[in-house]
Amino acid sequence: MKDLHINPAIFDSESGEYERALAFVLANGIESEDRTNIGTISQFGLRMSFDLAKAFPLVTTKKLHLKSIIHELIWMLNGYTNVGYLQANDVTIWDEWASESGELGPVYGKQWRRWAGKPEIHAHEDEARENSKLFTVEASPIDQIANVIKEIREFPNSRRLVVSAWNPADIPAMALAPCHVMFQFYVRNGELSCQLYQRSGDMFLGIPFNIASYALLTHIIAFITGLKVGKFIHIIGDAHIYSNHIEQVKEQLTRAPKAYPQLSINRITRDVVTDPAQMRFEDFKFEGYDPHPAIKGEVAV
Ligand SMILES: Nc1nc(=O)c2c([nH]1)NC[C@@H]1CN(c3ccc(C(=O)N[C@@H](CCC(=O)O)C(=O)O)cc3)CN21
Ligand SMILES: O=c1ccn([C@H]2C[C@H](O)[C@@H](COP(=O)(O)O)O2)c(=O)[nH]1
Repeated sequence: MKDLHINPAIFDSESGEYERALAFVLANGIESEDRTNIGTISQFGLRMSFDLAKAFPLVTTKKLHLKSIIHELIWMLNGYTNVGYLQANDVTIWDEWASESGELGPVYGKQWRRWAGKPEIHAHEDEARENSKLFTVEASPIDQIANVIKEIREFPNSRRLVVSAWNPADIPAMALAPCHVMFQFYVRNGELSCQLYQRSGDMFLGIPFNIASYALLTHIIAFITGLKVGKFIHIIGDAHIYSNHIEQVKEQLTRAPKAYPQLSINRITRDVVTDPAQMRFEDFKFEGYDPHPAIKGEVAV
């Protein structure tokens, strides 16, 4: 691309990991048709790594709407799948996919907190004969978030600290198949790291949100389990830039990354919060976020 001017500071900036990935897709992306009919340029198999112990990876080359990111995460952690909570907090990022009643189907919140368990058949011998019902089928839901917290506490070296949103039986009922599909925690030296597998990533709009969201999730789980934060590693399958975001991306890449902000979680005592759903918007304090101005882009539906 002849007209490509990438700010050289991007290549050696500690806070330029996202911008390097963005520049890579811009320079090497393969033109592709896609489900939305917008068209993309795409690369497969991207990896970014962020050192959460140093700073909070909130992209600085355009201003991000932090409020949407924090509320979306609280919404998922509460197991919600209806945009009602988001709309009540002026967050509109899921509106395009919601039904008239605001439903999205069994998306992240449901899979994280209430994955449908394996049905168990119970025979009720005496009672059942009386009301002519011989069996009942019960499926207790699986709370993957509570389970992973318990596992981190009891077996921090476990290699099974995994949460999955990819539930093939439920995908047909979801408004959108999960994009951030599976994450795994890793504990060493009192530090909690997280690695995410994202099957599909909208590099301009979605990915800056996803990075911040998982960095925040790692902070929350570390806070609750009494650990420090380590790294966030982000793996993306189909990493794409939509054709109607190319100009915005070029503009963004002329900018020099600035230092990332710091996050502190304000709670008098950690013991108050035992479930991440109890975290409130006001608990998070970001200091030193001084981004370049926002850049608008249309979301592909
Ligand atoms: N094409 C596409 N890209 C996505 O990133 C995406 C989807 N679809 N569908 C589901 C969710 C919704 N997400 C979204 C949707 C919109 C914005 C967005 O418009 N962001 C603007 C404004 C943010 C705001 O109003 O809070 C931005 O400038 O970042 C971001 C993420 C992420 N996901
Ligand atoms: O958290 C999210 C959610 C969605 N996206 C993007 C990735 C794609 O551009 C679309 C989803 O379309 P599919 O055809 O289902 O892949 O949404 C994201 O980047 N982050």
